[in-house]
Amino acid sequence: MSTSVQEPEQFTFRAEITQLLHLLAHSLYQSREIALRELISNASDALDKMRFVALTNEAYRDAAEGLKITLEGRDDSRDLVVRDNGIGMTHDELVENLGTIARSGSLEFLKSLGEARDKADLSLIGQFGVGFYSSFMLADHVTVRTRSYRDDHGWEWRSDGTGRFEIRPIDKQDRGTEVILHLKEDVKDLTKDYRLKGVVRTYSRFIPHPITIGEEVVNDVRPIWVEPKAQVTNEQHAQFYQHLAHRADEKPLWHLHLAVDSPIQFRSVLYCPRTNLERLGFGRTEHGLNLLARRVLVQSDCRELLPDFLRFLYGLVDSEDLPLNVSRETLQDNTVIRRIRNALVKAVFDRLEKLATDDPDAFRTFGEQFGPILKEGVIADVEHRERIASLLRFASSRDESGKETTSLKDYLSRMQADQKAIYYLGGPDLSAIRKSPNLEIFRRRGVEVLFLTDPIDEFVMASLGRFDGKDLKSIDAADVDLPSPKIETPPAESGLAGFSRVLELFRSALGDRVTEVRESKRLTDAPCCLVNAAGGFSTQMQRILRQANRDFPAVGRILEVNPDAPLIRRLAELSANPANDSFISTCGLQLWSNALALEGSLADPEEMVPRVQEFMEQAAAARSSIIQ
Ligand SMILES: Nc1ncnc2c1ncn2[C@@H]1O[C@H](COP(=O)(O)OP(=O)(O)OP(=O)(O)O)[C@@H](O)[C@H]1O
Repeated sequence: MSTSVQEPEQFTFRAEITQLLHLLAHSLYQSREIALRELISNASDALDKMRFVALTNEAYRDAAEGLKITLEGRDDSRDLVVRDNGIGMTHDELVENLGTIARSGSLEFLKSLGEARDKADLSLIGQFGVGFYSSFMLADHVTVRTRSYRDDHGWEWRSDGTGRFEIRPIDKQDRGTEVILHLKEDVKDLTKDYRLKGVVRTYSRFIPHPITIGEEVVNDVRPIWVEPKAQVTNEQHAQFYQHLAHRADEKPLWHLHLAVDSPIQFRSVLYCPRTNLERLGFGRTEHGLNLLARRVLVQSDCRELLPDFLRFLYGLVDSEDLPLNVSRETLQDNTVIRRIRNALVKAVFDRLEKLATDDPDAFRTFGEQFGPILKEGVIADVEHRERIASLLRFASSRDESGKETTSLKDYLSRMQADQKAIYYLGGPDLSAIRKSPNLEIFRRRGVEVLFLTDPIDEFVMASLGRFDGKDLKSIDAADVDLPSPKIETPPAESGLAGFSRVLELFRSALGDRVTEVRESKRLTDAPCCLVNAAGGFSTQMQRILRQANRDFPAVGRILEVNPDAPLIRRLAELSANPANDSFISTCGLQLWSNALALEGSLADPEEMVPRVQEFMEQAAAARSSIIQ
């Protein structure tokens, strides 16, 4: 059948794709040849899919042989061809895949580039499922000639990347796809074999199918995960990681190479990136691991292989114990997958614990980047909660500058013999936490308190509840169980004449602003502090909940008053004369405002301004006798 005489059909790209193409076409990004990596990677995927069809469908059995990618530069026409004999595309697949299907990825990519688009790092493009379009960084127009393994003729797609593309039927003898880039003048040397070899060596060395240039196979087809661990160099791992993660020039932060024989046989390589894209506002990481059965890719982006809190890892799993025809549905309750997943999780935990001791700098970077995802894990993943928690690091009163952090295990090892709980205090930042009067008694008695500055930490502690058999307790809780004193403090002079009168006056002045006013057993210097009812939310948790929902109801607090503080002693003396009642009551109100201000939760500061003014006037009046 001769099909080439037909009029081509005209199509318009989706709006976000047109936008993306415009950006790519004008990009001055230095490593524009990464576009070739994307095309080679697409060709490799098409070969994987073909091999899978061949191995699972008798009718296509022969197609498993001779799968390859060919790169061909044509000097005279300035064309560069990336050819594969993979699965190919039908008419509808071509229209959808290369132009009309919605790609949330391209929008996300554009958003992630923000304002500074001209100087943007475009090397991340592959992660957004918009790899093919990067061709327009190199080419002023692109032709795709393809024939699906299910069709008896082919289709040609053409575009100059300015908003429209056209498709027409063509005669094409062989199965597969040919992407022809008509190169821009300034990259025309990419038609040269030596340049192409350089690109393959840099970006596509680990493609598991032969890549030929002329007669020569230029890549390293032998899969590294089946090699003995000791024989694979860090450099090889770095290159394989770059291939999997589409991250040019980046070395993984750490890697894991596993060979497991029982109860399930599998091999795996896992890589941890150096940066967490989720923290940069790129949306939730959705990639998974590649799942292979006897070296054949059965599923890319398989999310069942790792729990959610390890979703940032790249890698693959290759097992002899899996059938080729394992489908997405059966993966979910597949025992083999479950066992592999358990083994992977355990190996990752072991690896991270080793990293913490062997390479503290790398472990710190890991915590900074992926700590937030692990913390989500403590909250959501009951099964792994405690083991994840043991990887977290917190600032603590042991080094109040916050430079040296501690794990929960190390905290436990330093705990005093009779200490009942692991203590923590949350706050907006370290300096606010350090000022809290609640810390006084802990400092004085040498009991370590964890300082939590990340809002999610409060949820982490609440979800965890206990660690290694010890309760986790916020020290601003009314019922916090203080360890017995190391240094004998003089018995509180609770019997102090007038102290109970002061409490009484405070109580009536504060009304329902607090649920209780009582003597404090925890304060040594400050006159008072606020604590939370037993079993209630910590102060920091209340602040977070209020930020999330302004209607969050006010929680009753308890004002604790220190009978030993000089100011309180003086007020107790003054209380002997009822003429001082009003002054003492105003002091009560002001002390309450001060306590709120110290913890950063004073809702209406204007309420206390007239009071402070009045105090200043009284103080000024009292000084009038010393004018001379
Ligand atoms: N050589 C090819 N053979 C068959 N199908 C292809 C080929 N190249 C692209 N496609 C199809 O076009 C789709 C879009 O390709 P594109 O590179 O834009 O994104 P992707 O491959 O899905 O994502 P990523 O680039 O992140 O891997 C592919 O998913 C695939 O279905």
